[in-house]
Amino acid sequence: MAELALTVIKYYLPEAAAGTDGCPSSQARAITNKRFITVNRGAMSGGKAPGGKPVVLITEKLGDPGIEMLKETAEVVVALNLTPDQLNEQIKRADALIVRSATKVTRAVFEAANGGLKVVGRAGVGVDNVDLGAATEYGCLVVNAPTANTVAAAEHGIALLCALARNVAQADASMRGGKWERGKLVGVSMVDKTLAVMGFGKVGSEVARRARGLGMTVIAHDPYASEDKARAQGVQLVSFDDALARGDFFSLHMPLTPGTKKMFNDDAFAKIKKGARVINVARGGVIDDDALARALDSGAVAAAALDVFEEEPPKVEGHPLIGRFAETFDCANC
Ligand SMILES: NC(=O)c1ccc[n+]([C@@H]2O[C@H](COP(=O)([O-])OP(=O)(O)OC[C@H]3O[C@@H](n4cnc5c(N)ncnc54)[C@H](O)[C@@H]3O)[C@@H](O)[C@H]2O)c1
Ligand SMILES: O=C(O)[C@H](O)COP(=O)(O)O
Repeated sequence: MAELALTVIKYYLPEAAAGTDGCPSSQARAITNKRFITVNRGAMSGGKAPGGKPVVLITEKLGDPGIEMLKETAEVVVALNLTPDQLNEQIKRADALIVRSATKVTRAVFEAANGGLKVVGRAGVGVDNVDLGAATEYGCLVVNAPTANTVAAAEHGIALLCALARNVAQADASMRGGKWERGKLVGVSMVDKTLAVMGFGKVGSEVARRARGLGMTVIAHDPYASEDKARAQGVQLVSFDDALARGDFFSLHMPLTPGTKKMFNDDAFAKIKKGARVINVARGGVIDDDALARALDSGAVAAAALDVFEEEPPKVEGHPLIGRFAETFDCANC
């Protein structure tokens, strides 16, 4: 029976500035915040606030120490849970916008700003929620915090890999349900199995290093990765189809771009090694959820662990994957 584990663990940014989360160190976080300020200083003399201070609009939860640092240089407006119309209104008096992954910085936002928006800061890695083409057209800089959560994401990928192989979530649910099902929940071994890392960048290579420590053979698919870097880590770079044919486990770490959208679709699942296990800590959109549901049903994929969803939080009703748990899934605290 195919298994599906879902996580909505958010393990870095809100507490990050206080140095209490899974980030490499609070110092790294402070540097990240300084980087934002440096960019703001450079890009924004003659800001929109009285006295020429730049106005920084923050639309998602950030750590307080980071916000305090920004206040030394800028007028900071924190406005959470804006509708697209409200964002388009607020952006008119902003010189800079800081977002995480939930705010969609669409062309309409740049149009509403009408050239007045100088920088979008992404407090995190993925910039798939920012229309980079529109930003370029409007002369707006887009910056991110490229290493802020590399280790946290890699550790979470490994946590899901182990949990998936050893049925940890199912065993926990079973015990909580008053059952004793040790025979049913043995799981599979990772040692000598092949992990296919899809996207051998910062997170992918950290996952690869840790997986080698678990005794796994690691292959990677990444059209832009360096052979030398892979070889130095004992990782073989392979084509997409080769990875699909050889991987016992797949760990996805590519960015969401037009080229990677729904990269794991019916075609890919038709070629995947039967009974493979798939972990996605990248972006929901790189997997076609309907295709994954079909692959789980057919046994082409034995199990999947998902940290990310195309829409977050996902709508439970009618969702091809989460809908399976509709009766037990409680999103009250999402
Ligand atoms: N779950 C989370 O909370 C979390 C945390 C951090 C990052 N992420 C996601 O993970 C992604 C990767 O992060 P990173 O820091 O490793 O980025 P990165 O840029 O260091 O690595 C991404 C790698 O993907 C490769 N790539 C691009 N197109 C590809 C394709 N078609 N097939 C295979 N590989 C391809 C790139 O060459 C690059 O090496 C981010 O873009 C973000 O969306 C998620
Ligand atoms: O791309 C990222 O950095 C991660 O997905 C975290 O983003 P979020 O915490 O803003 O969702």
